[in-house]
Amino acid sequence: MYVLTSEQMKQIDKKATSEIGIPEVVLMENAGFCVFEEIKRDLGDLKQKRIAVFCGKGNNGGDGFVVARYLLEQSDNVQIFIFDENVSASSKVFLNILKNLSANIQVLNEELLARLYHERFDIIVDGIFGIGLVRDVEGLYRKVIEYINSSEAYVYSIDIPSGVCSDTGQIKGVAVKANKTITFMYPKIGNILYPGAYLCGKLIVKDIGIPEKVVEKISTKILSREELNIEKLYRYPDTHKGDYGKVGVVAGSKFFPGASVLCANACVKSGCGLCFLFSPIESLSLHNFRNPEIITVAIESKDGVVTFEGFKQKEEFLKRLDVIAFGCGLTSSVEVEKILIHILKNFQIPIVIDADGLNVLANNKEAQTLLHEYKAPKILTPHYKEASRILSCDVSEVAKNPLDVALQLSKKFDCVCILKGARTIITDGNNIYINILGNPGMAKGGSGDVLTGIVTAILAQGYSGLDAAKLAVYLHSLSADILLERKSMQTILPSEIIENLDFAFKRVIEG
Ligand SMILES: NC(=O)C1=CN([C@@H]2O[C@H](COP(=O)(O)OP(=O)(O)OC[C@H]3O[C@@H](n4cnc5c(N)ncnc54)[C@H](OP(=O)(O)O)[C@@H]3O)[C@@H](O)[C@H]2O)[C@H](O)CC1
Ligand SMILES: [K+]
Repeated sequence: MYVLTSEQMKQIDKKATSEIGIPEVVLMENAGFCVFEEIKRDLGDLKQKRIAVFCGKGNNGGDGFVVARYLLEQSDNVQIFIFDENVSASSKVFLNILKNLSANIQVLNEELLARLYHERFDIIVDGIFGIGLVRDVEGLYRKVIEYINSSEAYVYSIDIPSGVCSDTGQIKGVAVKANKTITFMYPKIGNILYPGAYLCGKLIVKDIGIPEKVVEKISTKILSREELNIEKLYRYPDTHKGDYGKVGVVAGSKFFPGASVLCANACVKSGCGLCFLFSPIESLSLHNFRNPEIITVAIESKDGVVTFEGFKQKEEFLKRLDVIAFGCGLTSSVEVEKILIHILKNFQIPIVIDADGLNVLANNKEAQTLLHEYKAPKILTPHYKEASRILSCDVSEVAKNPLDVALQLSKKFDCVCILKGARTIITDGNNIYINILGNPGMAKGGSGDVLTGIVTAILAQGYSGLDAAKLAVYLHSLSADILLERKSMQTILPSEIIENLDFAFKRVIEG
């Protein structure tokens, strides 16, 4: 499903009205009716319900007037609160209808607001701002939103909770916390990214009658099963391990042996033909006992960390493999830096760079240039902090606009970027996918190592970087969601996410 910016939604609206000739008031009527239908479906008999509808000056408020008109037919207590008599042209039509119906319409001011704190509403409809919010919410608007949030009523937001930026999901000063949000035609980015996604409560997407033909291809989509390329997972009967790719995982140190265990184990569990783990001996000793499928290659180390010379002794072997995963648990050291630079200069193998590999990129401009020029497929898997280090910005900047950051990284290095977060973003610089699966039980050290293992193994099975990234992110979070069906967020472990890939693969393949 597409996810739209406010500008894209406005263009679609505009085309529906100017090219197809559907009047704006018809769309507004449909939008308002959809919201009413949802309320009616949730609550049934509304007769005794005390309802407040808050309407801003724009078309979001117009939708609110339509909702109010339908609610008036159902309940004896519907109060409509406006900020200004001077509303948008289409909204005016519906405001006039309400006036003709002698509806209870009150213009908000400080005094009225103070009185509202002594009233009790069962339902609040939030039609203050939609996709037209352009600046921080202040003054009376802010106070009204604070009032809505303090009330015990069940809150329905129209299109998007007022105060949430529809292009980023960020709060512009203050925002409504809704129980349910009814958005129109397609979700907006602010409905999907946090904190907007949380403030929406349950999100419902409703068709308001805009013909599909006015919708041009949108590059941002929700990552769903339909978007995955699962054909390549099909295994012909007459095959052998060589058909599924040989992976080299360069990972681990005396300090983080577990990272290499998780990454390599996720690799073998995700279907690659062979997995070789290049690690210092100190890290491999833990490993050998746990994962008999993994072929270990000891790299000479110093103080428990791989050395460049040690790597060079084994590099001919690594060069013969199909995909490299680089970075998990290596630690940050000059030696690690030298190794990555050497790989980027001398290899031509698809590569997945995570953790300490990303730290090399953050610290070394030469590595950045080499990565940009590296010809084979490349996938970066930063979390917000790693992304901020590479782009030399504050992590809060990444959180404010993760879509832009993922695009920037992808373009900077001509790579596929998996920007990991509560909503992981995947992009190849053109297409953007937002992952909505997964749960906070994944917010634990080791989850990232598991994802790196999965994506590397899938890449090795003949996938493009983008398709591998999509499939891996989906499987990783689906596995955690399946675990949550019988475990709690506190107890889910990254190693269990690997074990549970059995079921995630099965669901993805069989539907
Ligand atoms: N297909 C559809 O999706 C349809 C959507 N509809 C609904 O229309 C809104 C969008 O309506 P629009 O009029 O463009 O915008 P809003 O209603 O969200 O808000 C615009 C008004 O808000 C004022 N504004 C903006 N930011 C602030 C702020 N921080 N503080 C105070 N006032 C603010 C703005 O005032 P200006 O001074 O900037 O002019 C506008 O008055 C969409 O979300 C849907 O709900 C339609 O019904 C049709 C189909
Ligand atoms: K709203």
